[in-house]
Amino acid sequence: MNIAIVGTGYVGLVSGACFSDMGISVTCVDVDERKIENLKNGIIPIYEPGLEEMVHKNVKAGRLKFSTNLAEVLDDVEVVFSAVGTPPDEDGSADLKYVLAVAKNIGENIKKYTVVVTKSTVPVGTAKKVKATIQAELDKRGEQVEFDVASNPEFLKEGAAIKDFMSPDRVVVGVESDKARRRMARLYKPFMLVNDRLIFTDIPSAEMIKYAANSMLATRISFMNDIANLCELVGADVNMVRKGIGTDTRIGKKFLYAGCGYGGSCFPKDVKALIKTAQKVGYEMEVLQAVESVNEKQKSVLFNKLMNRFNGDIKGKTVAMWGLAFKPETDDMREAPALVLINKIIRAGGFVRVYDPIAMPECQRRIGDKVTYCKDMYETAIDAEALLLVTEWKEFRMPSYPVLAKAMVNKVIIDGRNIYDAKEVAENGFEYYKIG
Ligand SMILES: NC(=O)c1ccc[n+]([C@@H]2O[C@H](COP(=O)([O-])OP(=O)(O)OC[C@H]3O[C@@H](n4cnc5c(N)ncnc54)[C@H](O)[C@@H]3O)[C@@H](O)[C@H]2O)c1
Ligand SMILES: O=c1ccn([C@@H]2O[C@H](COP(=O)(O)OP(=O)(O)O[C@H]3O[C@H](CO)[C@@H](O)[C@H](O)[C@H]3O)[C@@H](O)[C@H]2O)c(=O)[nH]1
Repeated sequence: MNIAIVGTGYVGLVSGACFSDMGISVTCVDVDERKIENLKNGIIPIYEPGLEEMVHKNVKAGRLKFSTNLAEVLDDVEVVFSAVGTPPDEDGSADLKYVLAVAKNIGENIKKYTVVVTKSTVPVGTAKKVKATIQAELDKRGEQVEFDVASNPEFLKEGAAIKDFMSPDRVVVGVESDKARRRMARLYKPFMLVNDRLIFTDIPSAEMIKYAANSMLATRISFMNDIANLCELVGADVNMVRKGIGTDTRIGKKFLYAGCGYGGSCFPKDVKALIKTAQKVGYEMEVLQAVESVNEKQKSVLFNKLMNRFNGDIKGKTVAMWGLAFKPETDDMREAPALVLINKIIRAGGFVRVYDPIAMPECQRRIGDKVTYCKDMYETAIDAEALLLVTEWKEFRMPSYPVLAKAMVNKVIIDGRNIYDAKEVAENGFEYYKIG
């Protein structure tokens, strides 16, 4: 089968690599000419474990191609995925301008039956708008071409994107015709050989499933952050509480980690967008409003702990920071808690020395030289009065305490992801503060 994927962001590129790895012929299309030129030259714009190798392998095999011209590609494909960005509008709603621009382009150019699938995260009702946009262009052309729209939200996590795509918990496809359903079932067949996890729904339900899933996960995190903050006040330990509740199979162990707030390109934006969707139809998502406000507060928790430790004054003090990306195994800093923290420390008169294995160039692109970028984790500790752990990269898990102790002015560790053993840190002569 031949398919096109429009948008070569995280989702477009990972989908393109994985579909082509399953023997499907894929053309990835983007309006960004430099990105496409780079991809043609083997340069991958994002860091994602395993992605570069997979792209190179499938390009070499002739199954994965790149183009800036969707019109040229359309004649040869049976399915077109739209995986362009859906950033938040000023009011938090999803901005559909890229999705509808793709629909317009398709309407201007399709000549034969095609299934047009939205993979981007879009509010309920978007497929209808996509359909109307394509139809309006066909009407302008005065031509009749049969097409179907479908919704196939993507559930991959950054840092584990290839594994998530290749062995998904489920694939959700919203369709409104049998013909589209059969075509999508054929496309996903190679992924379903071991376990059939293809769920067909109507289109509005598929669109809602994506927001409901992300909102549920964000809710678990904010709930645990709330519990963590309460644990501190009443003398309980959130790590023990997590284990105690996570072993209840009705609750489950995943996504119960308290920390310094959720970030990334999805949870913050999708929670906001679902709240907006509800408001537009006169409904208040009260739980999600609380989820969002707990998360906003949580992004300041490390800063508050730092200020408390230094009696409200960090003027002129140097702080070491480990981790910048919103989570490990990615260079993505969209909505990263580290950005909030850096700004607060600088505003309070402190200096920040940072290290992240991958995300430092991205951080520099965003905030320039407001902080000192260090060549390794120990260099950040030089003259530091406190060390803040913000992103739980594996290489931070077993630090050499003697090396840290020698470099730091004060032996203070504030752990935003609860990765250290309090006893071990104390035995090494450090003061230790964690979340909850
Ligand atoms: N990042 C993730 O982990 C993830 C996971 C699941 C779902 N999603 C959703 O998938 C969608 C895409 O996310 P992303 O992070 O990959 O996006 P992104 O913003 O990183 O990339 C979008 C790409 O689309 C391109 N584009 C914009 N308009 C175009 C057009 N008219 N024609 C061709 N290309 C165009 C841009 O140049 C860009 O390269 C969003 O709706 C997001 O919410 C993201
Ligand atoms: O127990 C946890 C789990 C995660 N996080 C934080 O939550 C954020 C998001 O993490 P994660 O979900 O692993 O990363 P994303 O790549 O943003 O993936 C989410 O968003 C994607 C885009 O919609 C979806 O496809 C995925 O299913 C969904 O997990 C990060 O800041 C994590 O540090 C916690 O604080 N505690």
